[in-house]
Amino acid sequence: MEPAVTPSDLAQIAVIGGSGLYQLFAPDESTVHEIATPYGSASVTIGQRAGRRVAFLPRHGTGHSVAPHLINYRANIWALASLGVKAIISSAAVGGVNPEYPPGMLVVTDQFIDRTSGRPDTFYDRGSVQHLSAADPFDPMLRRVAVEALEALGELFAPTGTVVIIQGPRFSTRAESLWFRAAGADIVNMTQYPEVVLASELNMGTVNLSFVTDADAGLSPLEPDPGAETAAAPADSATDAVTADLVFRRLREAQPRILAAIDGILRALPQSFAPRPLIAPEQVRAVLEREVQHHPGFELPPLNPPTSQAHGDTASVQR
Ligand SMILES: CSC[C@H]1O[C@H](OP(=O)(O)O)[C@H](O)[C@@H]1O
Ligand SMILES: Nc1ncnc2[nH]cnc12
Repeated sequence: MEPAVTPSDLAQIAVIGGSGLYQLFAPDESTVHEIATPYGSASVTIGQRAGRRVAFLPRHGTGHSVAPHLINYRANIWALASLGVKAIISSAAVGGVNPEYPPGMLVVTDQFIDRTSGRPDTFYDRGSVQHLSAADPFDPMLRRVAVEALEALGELFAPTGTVVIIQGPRFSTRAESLWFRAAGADIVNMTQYPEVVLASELNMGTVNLSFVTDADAGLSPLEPDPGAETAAAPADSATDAVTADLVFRRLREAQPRILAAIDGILRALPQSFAPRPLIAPEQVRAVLEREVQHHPGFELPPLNPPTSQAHGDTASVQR
């Protein structure tokens, strides 16, 4: 039987793993929890990383079995909120549509353009009506922490970037890619919406760490990339247009950098971090009190409105 979630499993920080990031802890130093939510269950692994207790959730599942448009974003985000998470570090693979965001660069995303369709993207479609302020969708304080951590690591990164989120699972046409660039997007992805706004609706802050794996479809051809050429993907399409194989290969190569960046942010995140209360705490509480099918042994600790007091990695976490 899988372990019950106890107060000592509460975590104030979560890492959402994107493509290529399916594990964060040594297997014997973490516990996996199947968390029941009003939207279905979510699998969260809790362990220690960079001296912090961290809840880890690979958004595509551990074997990349869930397509971007089918991810149960509401279950994932509700599950993290139910653990007491206040800060989310999300990793993502992106294509660069602006030539100033070339493959190999990390981006601390600050804006998005939503081009998805049909994804459930709010918790407030029942109960009360709430209108989230989304002008600055990523948490400004967490973004500052991330920028300083990446500077300290000497990383190649962009401190800002606008991501356009497409519905997927297909990649963009050349015309779409050029259109996104003309519209002001720097990078393109399939998962950052609605994840970040759902987190904000439950008063959790998100910082996104995107890794540019490719130049999408519409830019000038890149330098020849002999490693990408296969019988199935002839030289010219392999060098200038994204493929899933290319994305996964570049992510494997970049894994040490991405993990070092996450660790740098984890270490730099102040214990006292308090997210913006974008939604009234009693409304968030009402969402978290919605009925779920609990596993035996799962007990939600009592909810308290968020305070600005220091938060510690302890069982008496403020939720
Ligand atoms: C594997 S290619 C496309 C896939 O990669 C990105 O995933 P994530 O955002 O979770 O890193 C992109 O959004 C697509 O889901
Ligand atoms: N070019 C691209 N488009 C959408 N999602 C991506 N993830 C990585 N590269 C991508």
